[in-house]
Amino acid sequence: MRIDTLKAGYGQRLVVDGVSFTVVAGRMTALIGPNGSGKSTLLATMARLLQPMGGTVLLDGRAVHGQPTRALARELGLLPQSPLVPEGLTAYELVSRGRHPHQGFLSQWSDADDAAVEEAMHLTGTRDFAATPVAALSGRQRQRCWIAMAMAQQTSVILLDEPTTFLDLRYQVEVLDLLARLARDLGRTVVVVLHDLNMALAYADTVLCLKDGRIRAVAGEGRSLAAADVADIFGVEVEALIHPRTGKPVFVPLGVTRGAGT
Ligand SMILES: Nc1ncnc2c1ncn2[C@@H]1O[C@H](COP(=O)(O)OP(=O)(O)OP(=O)(O)O)[C@@H](O)[C@H]1O
Repeated sequence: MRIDTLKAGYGQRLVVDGVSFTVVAGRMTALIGPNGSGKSTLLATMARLLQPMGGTVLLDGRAVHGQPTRALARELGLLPQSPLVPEGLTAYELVSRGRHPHQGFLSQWSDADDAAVEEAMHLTGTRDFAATPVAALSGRQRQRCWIAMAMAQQTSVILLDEPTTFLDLRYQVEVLDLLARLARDLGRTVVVVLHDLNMALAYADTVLCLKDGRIRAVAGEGRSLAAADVADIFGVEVEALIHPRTGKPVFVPLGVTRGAGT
């Protein structure tokens, strides 16, 4: 995916202000940044939910905003932030919805649909509660069902908006492990909005740091973040330590920088 001088927002208000980057196929890219920095707006524009105010989003060289919804949904899947659970739907039925873009005019369910749903439920560990209504599942189980739905869509690109929110440490790790496997083992291209900087740095191949609708720093691709970048982006003074196993930096917060949040 190539994002070129993309501008997006709401009404007259510009929220994403001329952002350019390339999403490397088969890798995991994380978007991080303070609340309101434009991460969700950027992701929604990449997924064609919002029209750009300028610039382009190209997928395999074609503009996503010029493509029919169904055709794009076979290439690109989006898991939005806190999606609404359709009433009465079981986990299996929810995951099966991921197959809609692949079904023909008569919407006939095929062996390929079965296989895709089965694989997605297996990989996400959601088979055990396939017959349970999604509304009756725990937050962690529900989140895995949504991810399974996005996986069953079998798109080459999956965009996820804060899939680890509300999950405790163990389940955050579980979701991030799953996303890393999707990229590493299945060759899917994963773009994920995260809030935890250290988690993003540990898991993603590339971390794009947004502030005020612009990319202020990039980690990965031979570049790394410095404590000064974190202070600039988040308004927090940090100490950078080197992770003993990965050799990557880990940022330990020391306090809010003077003037931040005013
Ligand atoms: N539907 C909308 N209509 C108008 N303004 C919006 C809408 N959605 C978001 N905004 C505004 O756009 C700005 C960026 O919001 P966005 O949700 O993209 O940021 P974010 O970085 O994802 O934030 P967070 O980390 O809090 O989820 C915010 O000021 C927000 O109030």
